[in-house]
Parts: sequence; structure tokens; C-alpha cells
Amino acid sequence: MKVTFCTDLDKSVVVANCEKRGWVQVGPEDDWLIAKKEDGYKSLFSVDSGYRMNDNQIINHFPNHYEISRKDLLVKNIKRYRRDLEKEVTFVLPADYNMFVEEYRKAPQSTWIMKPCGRSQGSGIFLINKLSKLKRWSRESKNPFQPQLSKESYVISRYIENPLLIGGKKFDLRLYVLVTSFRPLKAYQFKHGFCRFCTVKYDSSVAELDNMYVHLTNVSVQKHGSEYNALHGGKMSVQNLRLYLESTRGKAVTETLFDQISWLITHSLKAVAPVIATDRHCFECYGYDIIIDNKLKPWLIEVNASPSLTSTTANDRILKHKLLDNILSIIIPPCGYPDVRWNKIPSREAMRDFDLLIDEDLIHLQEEMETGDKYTVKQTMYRWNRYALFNCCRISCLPNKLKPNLAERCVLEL
Ligand SMILES: Nc1ncnc2c1ncn2[C@@H]1O[C@H](COP(=O)(O)OP(=O)(O)OP(=O)(O)O)[C@@H](O)[C@H]1O
Repeated sequence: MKVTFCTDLDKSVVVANCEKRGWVQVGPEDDWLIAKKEDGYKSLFSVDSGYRMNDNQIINHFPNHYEISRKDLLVKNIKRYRRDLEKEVTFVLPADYNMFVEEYRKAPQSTWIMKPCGRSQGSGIFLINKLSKLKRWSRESKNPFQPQLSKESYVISRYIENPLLIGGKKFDLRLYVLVTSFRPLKAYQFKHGFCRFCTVKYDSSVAELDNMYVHLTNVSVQKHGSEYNALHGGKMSVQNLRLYLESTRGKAVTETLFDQISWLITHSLKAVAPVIATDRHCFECYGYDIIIDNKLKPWLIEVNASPSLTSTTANDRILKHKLLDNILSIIIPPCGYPDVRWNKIPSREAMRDFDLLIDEDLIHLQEEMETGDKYTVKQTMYRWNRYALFNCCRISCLPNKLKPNLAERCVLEL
């Protein structure tokens, strides 16, 4: 069977990885099997378009991935998830200024970070430490606090003022997570990833509040700084971070930190799973941005549905090629071509450098095994043995108490 692919992203990581498998590139009008369509893909899911994907077509987006990748919607979903599960009255997403002020007044010394919901790459972000600064900005900006005059909404998050520093500099982590299904949830975490460093030493003083080279770790911001080093691109591998932490803080706490990160990712996915439109044709790779504070607590900053495949360094290129290669290896069933009737359980070899984060099919199997429901013990053992090949320890070590460390946020309609 000839496998064809269609992409509107003319990147060698995509094209080379597909061609390596003998797949043939086609245009959007032709038949395609795997597509990366940033803008046009939505029409594929619309009822009105009359288009129906067949069993051998798959696409690297879920129809409404914005539920996880839009800053305000991620907050809403995580808060709803925490309320549902913990039954605790948490701070409900306010869409208005007054509720933010109430929150602000509880700790008037703290710093907040303002981010436009619909933008990226550090654009439009600024820090505030005084309500008056926010008021002034509101007055001076074109659209004051009158939602009816403006479409742009902002999230305002409590600023993590005590980030873990290496060499005196702030950094964040970029990790990759592949989701092949939301219901049941099936997700894999890529072993590789990197830290992105600021080029200027961290300084939380008011004088440096507007210095984005101190506070924002985005490469798109840092590469304009005079200290930017194009050779390493201000990046360090996650493996080297692990080694650094093991030697400075110890093995056990480092292990706990990385377990907490996996736990945070898993629960952010569980939070949005009920609202994502499931479609067997879809898979998606997310770029997770995480900040670690100096107490080694991880904080989820943002989830990107189209993480950058641009390479700023040689190591970057290697990592992104491997990422694409390993994603394709997981999503293609053993027969070698896409088939949505497949149970989406890749072999251990096919998982390559991805670790299983969660597979609810496997959890259900485990429950069946424990309760003896539905299957005879023998049948279950047979099925379970097949799946037990996988590294499922992450599932069983997930703590029950749910407190995803999403930087506390309010949404302001401006
Ligand atoms: N709550 C926070 N506390 C401390 N630093 C933060 C916080 N939120 C964001 N940052 C810093 O600001 C940077 C930009 O934030 P964020 O990634 O949310 O915005 P973005 O412009 O959408 O970036 P991207 O292009 O990665 O989507 C982060 O990489 C991080 O360094």
C-alpha cells in the first residue's frame, strides 16, 4: 500500500522523516494520509464541509486542541478539574478586573505577569508589581477595560519569583508529549527536551522588572540580546539538567521532581480530556513549558499545540528529527500504514525514546484483573501479559491528590 503525506510546513524534519519511510508527498487536493495543516485542517472536521476521513487517514491535530493550548482555556479546564475532583471551592476564573484586584490585595507585594491569550513568542508580555501600573497601562492602551471594545484578552498569572537558577540565570523546560487518544487517554512523554536560558542573570528587583532578557526565557526574545550565544542557543539538554540536579541536590529529589513533572503533564491532559472532541484520526504532539522553582517544584506555564520544529543549533536539529521519527513510529500500526481501527498500543520497540505516561486502556485492564470482572482471570492474564511489556510504573505511582501546579491565574478581558 502506498502511503502519501501532505504538509504545509516545509521543514526537513517533517519531509525527511516521512520520505525515509518511503512515503510520497502530495498536495492538499490529492489524497493524503498524514497532514499537518495549521489553518486549513479545521474544515476537515466540519460537518458542513462534507469531508469524511477514511480509516487510513490520520492527522496531527485534534479538532479543538485550543482547549489545552490557549492560555485562558487551559486555566479554565484545570480549575474545573480540580473542583470536580477535590470538591474544594477554588478561585474561579474571573473574567473581570475586580476579581483580580481582590486576589491582588491578598498579597500586594507580589509580582504578576500579563500575557495576551492569543499571542506567542513572548509578544505583548509584561510584569507588574503595582496595581497602579496595571491601571496606567489600561488607560494608555488603546482598549481600556471595556470588553465590548476589545477582542484581545489577557491572562494574568502570579509571577514565579523564585525560579531555580543555574549559573545565576533563569530557565524553563521544553518537553514533548504525544497524545494518540483523549478518551481513553493515551499519552507518551519524549525522553529528550531542553532548558532555555535567559542571557542575563536573574534579578528580581523592581529596576529590572521591564528587562525581558532577565525574565522571559523564549528564544525568540533572548536571541535579540547582546549576550546570546548562537552555538548553544542558550539551551541545555534535559539529561544534563538531570545530571546537574543529581550532583547538586541529590538523586532522590531529582527523581521526585521528574516524577512530579510527569504527574503534572498527565493531570493537565486529564483536565482537558472531557472537552476535547475525540476523533480516531487524530494525534497531536504538545510542547510543554515548565518552570522549576528553587524548591524544586515544577510549574506548568503553557502547552503549545504546534511546538516549533525550527532548529537553532545542531543539537536542536538532531532532537527534532528524532522527535518526528519517534512520533511516526508510535502512530503507525505494525502493518506499516495508518489504520484507525488499530487499538493504538505500540510495541515497546516502536515507542523508541518515548515513555508511556498513561494509557487508560491499560488501567482498565488492571482494574479488570483486580476485580475479575468481564474476563476470566486466564483471559485477563493473557491480555495483561501482552501489555505488561510496557513500562507502566508511572501509572501506579501517580499520587491520588490532585494539585496541578498551574501558575495561579485570572483572565482579564481588556
Ligand atoms: N507565571 C510565570 N512566572 C514566571 N515566569 C513566567 C510565568 N509565565 C511565563 N513566564 C516566562 O515568560 C515566558 C513566556 O511565557 P509563555 O510561554 O506563557 O508565553 P508565550 O509568549 O505564549 O510563549 P510561547 O511562544 O512559548 O508560546 C516563559 O517562557 C517564561 O520564561
